[in-house]
Amino acid sequence: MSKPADTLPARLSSLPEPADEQTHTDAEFLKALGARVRELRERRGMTRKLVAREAQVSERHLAHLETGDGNVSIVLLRHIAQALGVSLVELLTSEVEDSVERRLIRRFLERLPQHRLEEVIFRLMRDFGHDEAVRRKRVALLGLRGAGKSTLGAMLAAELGVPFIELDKVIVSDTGMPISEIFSLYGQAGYRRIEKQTLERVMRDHTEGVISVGGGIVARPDTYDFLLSSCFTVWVKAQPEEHMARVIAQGDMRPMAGNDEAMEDLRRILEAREPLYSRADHTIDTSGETVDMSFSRLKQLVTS
Ligand SMILES: Nc1ncnc2c1ncn2[C@@H]1O[C@H](COP(=O)(O)OP(=O)(O)O)[C@@H](O)[C@H]1O
Ligand SMILES: O=C(O)C1=C[C@@H](OP(=O)(O)O)[C@@H](O)[C@H](O)C1
Ligand SMILES: [Mg+2]
Repeated sequence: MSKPADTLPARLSSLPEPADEQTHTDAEFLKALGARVRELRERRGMTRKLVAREAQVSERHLAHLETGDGNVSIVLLRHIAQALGVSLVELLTSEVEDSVERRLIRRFLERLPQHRLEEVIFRLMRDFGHDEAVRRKRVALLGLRGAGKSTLGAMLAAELGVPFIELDKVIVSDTGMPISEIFSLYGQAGYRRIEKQTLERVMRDHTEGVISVGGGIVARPDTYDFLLSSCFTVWVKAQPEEHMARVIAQGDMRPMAGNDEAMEDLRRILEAREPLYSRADHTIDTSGETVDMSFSRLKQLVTS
């Protein structure tokens, strides 16, 4: 049998009835939601009229929502979130629950134009995706054929006492096919797919090492971003004429030799890839240098 209210201790009798309490919290929630919608709208410099039009709600309805007087449907709320360029979750999460840092980061990102976001992702992945110390334990050499990746990479790995991994050799051994056959069977896209999977596995298996990757790895942004964020990367560079001379000197007469246009093609490829290769942590230009000279510079770069 329950006690009459007037016999309850004062502390308990002053508490609101559960139903009243619920109404109160609901009202608070709607008020906070309204304030958040308004704040986001104002931060974007959008008028109520504009948001209402884009979200396909009446201006009156939106005004009610903003003052905490309207209980909007979830579907309309989704439209409003879209008009404001945020997710439903973001709309529902009160910023008060966020740290100052998160709030600042979010505001900073909101102001950045869409085309800069890719660069932000890359930088975040590179600088924070892996512990910087861990990343520096894996050195990746990239650049066009004949740059000296295999030559310098083997020397560096021996010097550091870590494994030397040539990504194309791993692919050949995994597939049991020479590179040329993989290209002719699966095309460039197929090769790049295998290359991506192989790189991911190599990264899982090796926390340290020197890795030499094929010049064309930059063709797939996701693979390249992954490489940049997982390794300390060095672009091994040379003049187009030297690339050509070295490859021919190795006896490899494939695509470049015996063709008047080959030199021109090589220049074009190098030029087109320059902005991509430049994203590496460092560049060493080996033009006009002996192997030993380039190696001592590479060693200094990696060990300093
Ligand atoms: N400064 C230099 N640095 C690296 N390699 C050089 C240099 N000068 C000449 N070479 C020669 O160039 C060739 C580079 O070939 P390789 O290491 O197979 O390049 P990649 O693996 O980048 O295709 C080697 O034969 C090497 O001896
Ligand atoms: O551009 C590429 O992806 C490739 C370059 C070559 O490597 P090197 O640059 O070591 O010669 C070799 O791995 C393969 O033909 C794929
Ligand atoms: Mg090589």
